[in-house]
Parts: sequence; C-alpha cells; structure tokens
Amino acid sequence: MTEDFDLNDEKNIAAMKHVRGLLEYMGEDVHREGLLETPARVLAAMGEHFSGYREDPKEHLQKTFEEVEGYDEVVLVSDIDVHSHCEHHMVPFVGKAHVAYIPHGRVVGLSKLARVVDGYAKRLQVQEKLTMQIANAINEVLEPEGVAVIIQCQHFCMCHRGVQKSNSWTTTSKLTGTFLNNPSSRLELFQLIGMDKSLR
Ligand SMILES: Nc1nc2c(ncn2[C@@H]2O[C@H](COP(=O)(O)OP(=O)(O)OP(=O)(O)O)[C@@H](O)[C@H]2O)c(=O)[nH]1
Ligand SMILES: [Zn+2]
Repeated sequence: MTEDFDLNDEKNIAAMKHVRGLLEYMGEDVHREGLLETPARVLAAMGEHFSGYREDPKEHLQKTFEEVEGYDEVVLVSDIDVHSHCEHHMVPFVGKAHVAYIPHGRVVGLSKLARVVDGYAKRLQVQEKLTMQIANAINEVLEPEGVAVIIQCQHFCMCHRGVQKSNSWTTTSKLTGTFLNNPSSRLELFQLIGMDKSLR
C-alpha cells in the first residue's frame, strides 16, 4: 500500500508533517530509524480505513438482476464484518452487520449489500448513523417492500480506554416498510438471523 503512496505529492507532504507533529506530541523521536517511514504508512493506512470518502455507496446498488425479479421474499446477508472508526475518538469500532430486504422488483448482487456496508463504514462514524445510512441507501435505490439493518459492534473507545468495559456490545437497528409494520415479517427476520447462527 505504501508503494502507491506518493511521497512528492504536496498534500501528502503536508499531512506527513502533521503525523510527525503527533508523534512528537506523544513524546517520540521522529528521527529514530523505526519511525522514519511511519508517517507515510499512517497516511496510507488512513487511505484504506477511510476509503468511503472516495465513493458513493449507492452506486453499488445500480446493477440489478432482472431474472430474479419475481422473488419477493426476504433476502438476508448476515454477519457482514464491520470495520469502522468512531468520530468522537477516531478509534475503531468493529463487529457485524445483518442486512435484509424484501424486493419489490429490483434484486441486487449479494456482495453489493456488503459493499454498501463498507462504503459507509470506512468513514468517521457513529453506529446509529451508519445503520441509518445503509438502510436509507437500499430503500432509496431499490425501493423494496422493506429493509432491515441490524449492527452489533464493540467500540474500542469504550473497551480500551475511558469507561473500560471490554465485554460490552452495542446493537442498533433500522427497520422500514414491511419489517417495521408487520410483526410476522419482523419475527421471520429475527428467526432467519438466529437460524443462520445455529447452522454454524
Ligand atoms: N451514540 C453513540 N455514541 C458513541 C459512539 N461511539 C462513541 N460514542 C460515545 O461518544 C461519547 C463521547 O463522550 P464525551 O463525554 O464527549 O467524550 P469522553 O470524555 O471521551 O467520554 P468517555 O468515553 O465517557 O470517556 C462517549 O460516551 C462514547 O461512548 C456511537 O457510535 N454512538
Ligand atoms: Zn469513540
């Protein structure tokens, strides 16, 4: 990844200076050998962690499959890895997303649901906003009968600093349409998520 990092780019030169400033703030010697390439590595890593700023996740949902257009039951992709960073402390929060929708005509490739999760997760986030953005994107582009996004994460700002509750998990959900209005659809969704887990 650092190979793609342009050491001569003016924006990169300025940003590396800021990283060196932070290292000095921490009490480090920025001239010691082990840290010489660190500013470039940090920025290259940030490019990966925050790649979401360089995309519109809704674009992943544009390609739909006409052949499966008659399918009008639940499509659930569960246990999608979530790697994000909290906007309050800029430390990771990690966990899983379960994304479901009931098509109303438009059906997308399954991987695209995971790409939408990544597109919004790879930004500075709060879990509630992440949950809503994923659901809203699917709702807006696919106009399905219902969308459900359930996210469960551990926040490093809560586990490894501050209140130090290393076993706590945060669950957020956004349900729309049928999942929101029809208790039996909601029950089916929760059973499917539970069934998915019991299969492993
Ligand atoms: N609602 C919400 N809160 C979050 C999320 N990630 C981190 N936080 C919280 O953001 C809050 C920031 O609180 P502040 O009091 O401003 O900052 P702080 O002094 O560092 O807080 P502590 O973490 O309690 O030490 C904390 O309570 C975090 O737990 C998130 O995704 N959603
Ligand atoms: Zn935080």
